[in-house]
Parts: sequence; C-alpha cells; structure tokens
Amino acid sequence: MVVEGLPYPTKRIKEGKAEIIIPDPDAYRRKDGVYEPAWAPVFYNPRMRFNRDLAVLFANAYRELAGLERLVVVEPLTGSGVRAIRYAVESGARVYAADIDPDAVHLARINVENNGVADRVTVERADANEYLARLKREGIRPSIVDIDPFGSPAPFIDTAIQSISVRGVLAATATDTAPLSGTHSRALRRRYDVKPARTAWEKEQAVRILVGYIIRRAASHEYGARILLAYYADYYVRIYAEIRRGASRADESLSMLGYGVYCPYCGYTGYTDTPSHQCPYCGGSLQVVGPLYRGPLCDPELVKRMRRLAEEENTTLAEHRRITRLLEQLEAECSITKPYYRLDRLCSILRMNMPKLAQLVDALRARGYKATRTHFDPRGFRTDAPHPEVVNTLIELRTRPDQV
Ligand SMILES: C[S@@+](CC[C@H](N)C(=O)[O-])C[C@H]1O[C@@H](n2cnc3c(N)ncnc32)[C@H](O)[C@@H]1O
Repeated sequence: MVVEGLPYPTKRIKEGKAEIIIPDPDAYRRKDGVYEPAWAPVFYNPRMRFNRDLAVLFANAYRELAGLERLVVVEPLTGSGVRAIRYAVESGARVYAADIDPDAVHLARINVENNGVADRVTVERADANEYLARLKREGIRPSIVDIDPFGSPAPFIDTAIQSISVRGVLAATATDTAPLSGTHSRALRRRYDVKPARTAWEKEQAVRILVGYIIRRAASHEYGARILLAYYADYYVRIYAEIRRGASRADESLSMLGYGVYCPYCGYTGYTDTPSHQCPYCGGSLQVVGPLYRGPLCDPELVKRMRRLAEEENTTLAEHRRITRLLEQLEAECSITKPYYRLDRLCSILRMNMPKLAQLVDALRARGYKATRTHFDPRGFRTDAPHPEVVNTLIELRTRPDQV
C-alpha cells in the first residue's frame, strides 16, 4: 500500500478499535524472515498489543475508581500513535502525544486524522522531557502519563512525576530487563542506583526494583506512589503507580522499601530492612539486592474492575484469554508480598524430586497458609508460609509417594 506523503511502503492494520497505518513489516524483514520493529522508519511493535490492551482496560477501570469524568492522557513517546489513538477511541480520553522523530509525528498525525480523533489527540514533535515540562507550564493536568520508551524509562521518570499536579497515574514500560533482573549489574547500578545481586526470583526483582526507583524519585519531589498494577510479560516490566502530592505520602511510600534476599544454600527468599548478609535459616551467605519495593503488586479492586471490563470487551481484545488469565493470577497473588520461589531450583537445592506445583500449593493451603502459582514463572509459586514451613511441606510431600 502506498500512502501519499509517506516515502515507504505501508500496511493498514486493526488494533483494538483503532485502524492504523504502519510501515509494512515485510519491507523490513531480514532474509531469514526476522523482523525487528526498530528497523522500520516508524516504530510499531505488534507484540506490544497485549501491553496496550491492558493499558486501555486500566485507563477505563481507573476512571471509574477515581470517579473521573474524563481522562487526560499524556504519551510523550508515541511512535505510530497507536496507543494515543486507542486511549482516545476506547477510553474517550483527551490525549497529548509527542515523539522526537519527525517521521513518527507525521505518521501519527495521519493515523489520528484517519481515526476521526483530531479533536481529541494532538501530536507534536518534541523531546519527551521538554514536552512534559511544557505541558505542566501550560497547566495541563494529566490523569495518566504513559512512558513507553526503548529500553529504560529512567530518563523520563522525574519529569513524568513532576508533570502530575496533585494526583495522577504514572504508567511505565521497561524493556531493559537484563539490568533489572540482575544480569547486567553495572547498568543496574548506574541506571537505577540499586545494589545488584542474582536471585532465583529475577522477574519479580525486576518489577520491584523499578517500583522502588519510582517511589524514590517521587519522594524526592514530595509525592507518594501507590502501586495499582505491576506485572512482567514477554520481555518487559509494566508499572501503574498512582502519584499523589504530599510529604507524608512520600514518607509512607518510602517505608515500603527494603532489600530483597535470596539464599543460594537453602533457597530462602524474602526481604530485610538492612543489607545483612547472613541467612537467618542456614547461616549461608545471602544475595542481597536493593533498595526495592516490598508491598503488594496490585490493587484488588482495580483488577476486579479490569476483569469485568475485559469481559465486556471480549470481542475487541485479541488476546482475551491471556488477559483474563493474567488478571486472575495477579488478583490471587496480590495479597502475598514475599517473593516467589522457583520450585525446580528449591528442589534441586534440597536434593529432592519435584512434586507437582498444584500439589505443593494445595498442601501449603491445607496447612493454613496462602499459596498460589505466579504469573512471573510457570515453575514458580508464592506463599506467606515461613521458609521452614515451605521446606517441611516439601519433605512431607516427598514421604507420600503417591503425591510425587
Ligand atoms: C518504543 S517506541 C514507542 C511505542 C509506542 N508508545 C507504542 O505503544 O506503540 C519509542 C518512541 O520514542 C521515541 N523517542 C525516543 N527518544 C525520545 C525522546 N527523547 N523524546 C521523544 N520521543 C523519543 C522514538 O522515536 C520512538 O518512536
């Protein structure tokens, strides 16, 4: 397809309730068929559709929960404009979007026109930080600021927080999961000012480090940050934090920070206030990572509303089943804040055969503890049982051969 004014081949696609023109992926595929969205003149990543579906569900649920008549969304790294347009079409939001790349701005404006939302979506060419600062000076009061960059959102977090006047949501995607999960330790220290370590719960560690960073940056500007939804999917972390002005709110949020610990000798996972290095259970040397956030990863009321809205929208959501499963799982996990265990790793440390995950979860529940699988890892489970109880439950399962 050739669109007038666009010097590259294009394709028309449908995503949610929006129809978008994107650079034709087939024109930018390698000979082996591999396609990387960053190779195209304007960025559009079909794999992030799931992220955008949830963003729209979140926006609608938050509008209900906060009792807002209309949402004002700022998306300063908009690419093709797909996310901005979906906020306008599917959440009725007034959207302020920008991108530093003139090709992206040109395409996003065409997409805005084609979707008939030019009265509700403005797209400007600007650096994201300058744009956020300018909107603040102009008195725009965002209900949601959505930061969806290449890699780390860290360079945009301060201005995004400051652009929220009294109360609003900071939504952020991070695709720099290698540093966040502890693989690139120096980058983790530089970018997020976090002491690195390798835990067996690295995906949760990634989420909790980014949340902790947002809380610390918010506090320095005298805002509190409350987590409404935080999850890990595919190769990225996504956070929705409600930011509210106030020194005491900032203090309260800071009180949710601590250090994460993992004992490679007995498998213990948990938190500590100070970076102590001795395992309280086996005396071994702990892996200590932080500061990071220790609180709940979602607001159950918000997730309930998202689930209801997902049911109502089941025809427009391409991955409806996956969305429902994630939200159900997050709701189940929400009240258990201790990091997840990897069952395979724990059994390997304890030199025992692995029971079925469902049997272990049931056995922990039978002992009166909360326990569930985790969305972070299909081999993972989380529980509020103390570590010795987890180990005892595993040993008991081993001695019942029918259960193993
Ligand atoms: C990951 S893409 C955005 C994808 C989009 N949010 C979506 O949901 O499809 C990141 C975009 O940020 C833009 N960008 C990079 N640095 C920027 C900056 N400093 N200010 C504004 N835009 C920037 C890039 O041109 C690119 O279009």
